[in-house]
Amino acid sequence: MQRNHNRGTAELRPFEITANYLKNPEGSVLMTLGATKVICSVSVEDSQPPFLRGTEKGWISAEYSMLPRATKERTRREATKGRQTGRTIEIQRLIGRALRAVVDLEKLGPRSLVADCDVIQADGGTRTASITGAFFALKLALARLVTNKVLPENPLKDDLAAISVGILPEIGPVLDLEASEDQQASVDMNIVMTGQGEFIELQGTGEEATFSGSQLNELLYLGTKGIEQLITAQRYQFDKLQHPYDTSDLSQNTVVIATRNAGKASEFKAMFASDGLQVKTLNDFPDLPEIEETGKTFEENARLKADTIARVLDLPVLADDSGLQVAALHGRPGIYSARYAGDHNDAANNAKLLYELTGVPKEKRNATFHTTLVFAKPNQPENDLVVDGEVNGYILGIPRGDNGFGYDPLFLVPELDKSLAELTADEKNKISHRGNALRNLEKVWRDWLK
Ligand SMILES: O=c1nc[nH]c2c1ncn2[C@H]1C[C@H](O)[C@@H](COP(=O)(O)OP(=O)(O)OP(=O)(O)O)O1
Ligand SMILES: [Mg+2]
Repeated sequence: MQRNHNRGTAELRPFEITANYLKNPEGSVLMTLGATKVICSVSVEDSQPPFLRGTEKGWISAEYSMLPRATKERTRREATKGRQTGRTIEIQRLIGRALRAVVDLEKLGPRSLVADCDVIQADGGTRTASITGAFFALKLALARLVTNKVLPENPLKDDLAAISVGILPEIGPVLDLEASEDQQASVDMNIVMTGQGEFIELQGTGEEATFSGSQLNELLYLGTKGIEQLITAQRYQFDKLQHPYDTSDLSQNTVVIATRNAGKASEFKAMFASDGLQVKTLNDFPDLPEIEETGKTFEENARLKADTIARVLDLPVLADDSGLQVAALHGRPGIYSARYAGDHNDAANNAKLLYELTGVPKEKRNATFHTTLVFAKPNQPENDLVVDGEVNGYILGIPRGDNGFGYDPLFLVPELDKSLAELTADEKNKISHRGNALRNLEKVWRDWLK
């Protein structure tokens, strides 16, 4: 068995949070997660529920419903039946509890917020998509109350998102079940979590099946990773609404590279210049938020950088994740090359490398420089273009040369008997990991971008 679209076990479906989707509510969102679509709106009312009257405390509640044809076959409207189903009541209570967990209700003052979650298309995960979308609508509504001076201070305490996980036959634990998977799952679970990584709710059940403690841990791990991605996207989206990024001056001939590293940037500029292409980097968009490189591989980190920035700028974006793999150090520093000794402190990183290799003879100081490039289109992570490039060499005992950046002065290219820092930019690009990766990219990117 394989997941649709070859989706990985830890991969979310493509998702999109369209803010201010409706004109009337104080906050509104169209939340899509794969084929699941939910309209979430948050309304502010100047009244309190009976049990809070006479206090200064506010309240948040939620209502959930599904359009008749959100499902494969038409489902009768609850209004026609004259009552809500148990499932609906359970879900709307869940949404309300989740939202209340991240708001200081005292600071909200004597008013009520109502989150309406209306599923217009259901393909699994409607309750978790409702929570994630309703939270964003809530964040928009509260920001508006502060802007309009209704509230002196934002009562929001943390971010929030939710996702489903489950166990599939033959595959095992997976993130984000779509409906066809949900029917086959032996275990399914909904996880609601804050930006701080604290749980608000776990609903895990076996269906004619049981699950072990270690499977539970795996499910929690997958869910946590999915929620981190959703919350990261919410934060970028929110930032983008507060400062829209001006990309109007970018021409067709511009490549945006999701890097802040000036050394990489100048290499890319030189390599793309021969194609008549201009390069912009994150330094041209100073307000863009930092991306935490939480991946476990070069590819994961490069995807994280490319996918995130492509989504924020709504443009195709290239990212580079690279590093030095030293055989005698079992491949270290690898993906941690930038944070080996100090965060982006080249001198400290080089000094630590020399120290770690103390006493290692020349012939055992072989190393590989690796680059993974990922080219991403906005919100299509499944279409990411991934290429690699490498160069083999040796780690010198004493730095040589003043060109380049990072570990260049310590990396000897045996064929040239020079360190990377003793080469001109052109010479380095001809043989470097980044140059090789870009030559691999060159063969495929134009077709991919069409
Ligand atoms: O050609 C190179 N010559 C020397 N050193 C190099 C090279 N290529 C990467 N390196 C080092 C720099 C950094 O310590 C680490 C990459 O870390 P990596 O996260 O990919 O880049 P980064 O944080 O500097 O910039 P960004 O993530 O914004 O693209 O390996
Ligand atoms: Mg980095």
